[in-house]
Amino acid sequence: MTDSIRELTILQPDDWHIHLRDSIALSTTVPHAANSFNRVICMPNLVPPVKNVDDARAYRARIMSHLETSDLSIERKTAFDPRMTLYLTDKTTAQDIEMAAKSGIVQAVKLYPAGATTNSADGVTNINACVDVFEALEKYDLPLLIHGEVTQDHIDIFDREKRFLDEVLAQIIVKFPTLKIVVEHITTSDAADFVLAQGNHVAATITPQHLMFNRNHLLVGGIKPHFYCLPILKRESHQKVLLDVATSGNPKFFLGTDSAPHATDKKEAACGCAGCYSAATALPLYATAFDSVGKIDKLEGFASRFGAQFYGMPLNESTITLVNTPMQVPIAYPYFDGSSLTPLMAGETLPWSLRD
Ligand SMILES: NC(=O)N[C@@H](CC(=O)O)C(=O)O
Ligand SMILES: [Zn+2]
Ligand SMILES: [Zn+2]
Repeated sequence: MTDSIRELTILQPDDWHIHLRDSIALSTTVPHAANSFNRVICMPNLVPPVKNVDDARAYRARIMSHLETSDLSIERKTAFDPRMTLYLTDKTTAQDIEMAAKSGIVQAVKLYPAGATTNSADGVTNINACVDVFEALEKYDLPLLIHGEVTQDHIDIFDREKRFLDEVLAQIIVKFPTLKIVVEHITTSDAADFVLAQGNHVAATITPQHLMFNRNHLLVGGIKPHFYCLPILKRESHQKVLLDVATSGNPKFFLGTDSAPHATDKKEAACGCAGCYSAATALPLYATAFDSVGKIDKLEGFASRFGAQFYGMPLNESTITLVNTPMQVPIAYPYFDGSSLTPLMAGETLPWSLRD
């Protein structure tokens, strides 16, 4: 690729980690996601969570009804395919997993250590008690998606990911050697190394914010709540390694935006919510990150091939074109009940945009 290249056409991307939320929020999040992505893996941390096949089926129907009433083109409406996940709790049984695997609607199961992140209160309190569930996942070849952070009060927030990998995930992998695992939204060089050291059944998603920013962006010159997400942004050396692995062409690392909407007033607060909203601008964000290290040619693998390969799905056939024409990220989107939704990099200019 040279500087003269002004356009990049790639296979239509998929988002392997997104929060669309529920009810009226879907009228904002679904069109944003469906404008860029075909398959999206919908996180189950609703209140109450998506715990079984019936919940998943009903949630998917709500998403689809907001797709139908959106202004998207018929092509985008037809192509958008939300894939469901189940939220593991202390009560999930091997039978729930068997039903999920046979349902044809559940693509994966999500492990939130209780208390680790937004809406994780119903998550797993004792991972050692999940043996039957992990066995069933392995048996039915259903991937386990993990928010990989320990939650003990005394463990420093910047160490929580590494401690989880070393103390919890390493053991799960030894006990369940063929279980497909995605370490979601990795934030450290330790996580990148960990994933690289495992077999091909262990992969990771990486968000735009963890490729573009580090904790200085969050904390220097005043606290910036719209950079606050979990796992929290780490130091710059970690950011650099994440950018290295994302742009390396290694299929273990693929796109998962972790787009996680919270109304602006819930983030700009004394106790602000964790999550960055990127659904509408994810591809220009990733293109900017990849281009910053001269690796825009590696975007297609990361965004459109490796995730599908990991999940055993066909590649998309349609394409999308990015142009290096600057765009301004909106200051905010209207959200529900008169609230607003502030996206990642609100009001800033990105060098890449989507061609209409
Ligand atoms: N990433 C976040 O900071 N927040 C996510 C939850 C999650 O993915 O951990 C959310 O649902 O808001
Ligand atoms: Zn998470
Ligand atoms: Zn998430």
